[in-house]
Amino acid sequence: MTELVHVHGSHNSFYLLDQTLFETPLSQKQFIQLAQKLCQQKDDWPGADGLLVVDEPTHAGPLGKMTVVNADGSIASMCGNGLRTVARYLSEREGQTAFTVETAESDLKVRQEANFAPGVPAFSVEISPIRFNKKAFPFDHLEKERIFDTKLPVLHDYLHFTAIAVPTPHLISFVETDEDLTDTLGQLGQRLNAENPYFPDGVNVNFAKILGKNTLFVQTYERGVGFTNACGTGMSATSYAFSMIHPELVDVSKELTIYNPGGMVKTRIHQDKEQPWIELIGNATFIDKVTIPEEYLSSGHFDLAQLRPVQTGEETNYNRFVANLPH
Ligand SMILES: N[C@@H](CCC[C@H](N)C(=O)O)C(=O)O
Repeated sequence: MTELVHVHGSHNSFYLLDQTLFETPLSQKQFIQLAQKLCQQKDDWPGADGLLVVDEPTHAGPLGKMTVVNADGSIASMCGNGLRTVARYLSEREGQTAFTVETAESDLKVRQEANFAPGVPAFSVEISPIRFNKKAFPFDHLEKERIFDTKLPVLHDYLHFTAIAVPTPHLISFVETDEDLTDTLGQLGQRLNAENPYFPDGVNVNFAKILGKNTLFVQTYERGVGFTNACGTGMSATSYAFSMIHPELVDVSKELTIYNPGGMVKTRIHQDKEQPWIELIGNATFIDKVTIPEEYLSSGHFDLAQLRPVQTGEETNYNRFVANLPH
């Protein structure tokens, strides 16, 4: 029998599969197929935004390696909310509280933090590298080498956009109306994640409302997923854009508070000269344990999978924390 964990960071939910426990790890084709099936919501199966695959690292240093598979089977280079849950998983498996995790582009620092709220375990993760150059997305036909707080009339008539890859590609706009936060975001997110000349590989689209000093609400239309409760790399990239576009509203010596439809996270901006980076701090919640015979997992059938809630009460604690948030 194999056990997966159903997890979430800000209700951005995933199945976490530890391949190091298998005699024969799944091939990429097999775990892509698995992600597409596991993430679909149906009847009493909760679905998810993606699959997080934990493997042995490929070099000395990191405690493990994380691969992110979006719900549609595409591979993402990073996942901030997911990395917090992988950090907690590895921390509990190995008994360590600060270490690095190998991801597609780099080894990232992770650390256990004080509980985010009573009974809500929390971790912080490094979000980096930060890039603006068009190759990092890629984008095209926009007559720009970098997109920074600028109108893009082919995308929208009045909104300003900023594009930051961390390394997942993000398009960011600060908006004022609820209609832009929902309808405009949905239309643009769909358009830029279907075949289009501007972002040929798709892009995560984040719309943010400024709520006050160091405080935002961020809603994301995620590549490979659609509307999501929260996107960790998206909230981090948006925090960075906020600090650059509105320096008068951001004190980088203090944490930023980022509300999202799934709860709230904190970010810290580190303006290191060599390589600036962002720290994302938030819950790392285990919801359910999933048991499934190993042979069914590799053949893509999981009809015999059984889902049972973890006994810690942490999902109830998380929901209580969200119910008491001011935004
Ligand atoms: N939700 C994730 C980002 C996942 C990656 C995205 N779907 C992509 O394809 O770039 C996060 O928390 O960062």
